[in-house]
Amino acid sequence: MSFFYPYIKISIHEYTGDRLKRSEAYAAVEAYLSVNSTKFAKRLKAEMGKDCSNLVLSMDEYERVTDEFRGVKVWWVSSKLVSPSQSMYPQQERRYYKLTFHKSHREMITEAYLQHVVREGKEIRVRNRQRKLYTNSPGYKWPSYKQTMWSHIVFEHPATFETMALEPEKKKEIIEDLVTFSKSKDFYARIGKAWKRGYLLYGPPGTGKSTMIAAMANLLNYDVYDLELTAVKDNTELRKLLIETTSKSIIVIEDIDCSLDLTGQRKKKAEKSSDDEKEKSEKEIPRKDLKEEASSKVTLSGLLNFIDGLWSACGGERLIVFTTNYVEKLDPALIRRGRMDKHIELSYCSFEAFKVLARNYLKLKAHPLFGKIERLMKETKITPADVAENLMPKSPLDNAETCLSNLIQALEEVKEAEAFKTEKEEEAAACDDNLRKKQLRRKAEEEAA
Ligand SMILES: Nc1ncnc2c1ncn2[C@@H]1O[C@H](COP(=O)(O)OP(=O)(O)OP(=O)(O)O)[C@@H](O)[C@H]1O
Ligand SMILES: [Mg+2]
Repeated sequence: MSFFYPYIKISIHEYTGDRLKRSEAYAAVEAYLSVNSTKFAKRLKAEMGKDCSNLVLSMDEYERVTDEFRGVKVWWVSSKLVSPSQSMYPQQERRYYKLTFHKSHREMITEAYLQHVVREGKEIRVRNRQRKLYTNSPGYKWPSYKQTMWSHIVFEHPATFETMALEPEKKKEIIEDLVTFSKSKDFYARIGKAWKRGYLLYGPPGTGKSTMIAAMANLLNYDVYDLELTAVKDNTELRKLLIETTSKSIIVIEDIDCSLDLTGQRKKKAEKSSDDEKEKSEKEIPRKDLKEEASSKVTLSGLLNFIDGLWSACGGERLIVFTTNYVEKLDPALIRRGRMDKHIELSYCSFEAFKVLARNYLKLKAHPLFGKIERLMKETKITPADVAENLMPKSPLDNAETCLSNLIQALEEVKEAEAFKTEKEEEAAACDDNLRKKQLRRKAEEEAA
């Protein structure tokens, strides 16, 4: 029977190897068949597609469809193996597709047809792709269940560069930089560099660093990997996380200055002056208390290797973004060009930036109160987050006028507070001066005596 049987079968399993990583070939075939089989298959299954607005159909288990390629007929079956449950593990299903074709077409099917399936399947997947937000969630994971180091949800942040309050030239520059990067595959190959780019976003709290990351992801249609360094056990785990990121993604490390004591290896703690301690942001204090931090052994060199070591080149088309409130605290090696190629400072709200917010929040292009706001903005420092909060209508009766006057009031308060602060500082300085003068005089008197 097997001698005369004229057909050849190829199976494509969902999980291969011991890493339990979902096979790309399976995913591509699944996508290909979801489009090419739905017309003929009689039993389909439906899953929620992009934007949760439509259902994507694919072949149900044990369903059989035929496909035709250059006049040759082939058969696809979707099937699964159920391994019996063992005491510790629940029952496991291993799904696979099986392709059957006549042996006389062996060459054509194994080369041209399969290539065609994979190429088309990949294209379909890109089209149907829902973008994801990944995180390396801390906590205990059951090793055999763990199919990947990252857990994810659907990425649905609404921020775009259009809604971001930034000076127009700066915005344009950043957008162009990003778009150029995403189209430079050949360029990077030619100059012999891994296809990745590092961005350092720095500035005071509430100036739009996190918002900009979301806008970048939306602009380029990338996934986001939000890496929580304190939850990474050691450098090896950091590398594993890196390997499991896909291309077309942004790897984000927020608040890099307080994630870990990364400078610990270079400067000993004892050398830190007490002034330095005082300056530490509030964010740092609760994090220091976390147990994970004590157990995290990620070092500066581990992180440097993560960014541009040999492993970082796998995958390609990736952005690495760091955010920080204190750029001066970071190790120069961490932010040198080549690791963090582009440094973007996000600062207090300028009048140009305010106009973007006014247009978004109040649909205003101009208003008689704008003049006063412009003047006040030149004299004070206010974050875009504060401006946005003031422009937000607080009751159904609020209109543009009340929102703008709220903002003016806030600006005046900030101005007063600043004036008060400088006055106090001057006083303190004068006090110091007097004290020093007194001390000098006393010293002189003593010496004279
Ligand atoms: N440049 C901006 N354009 C538009 N909205 C902004 C901008 N900056 C801040 N906001 C608003 O302020 C809020 C806080 O901003 P965001 O979380 O991006 O600040 P951040 O710089 O990441 O702060 P932190 O350093 O504390 O993490 C956001 O919800 C956003 O709506
Ligand atoms: Mg932030």
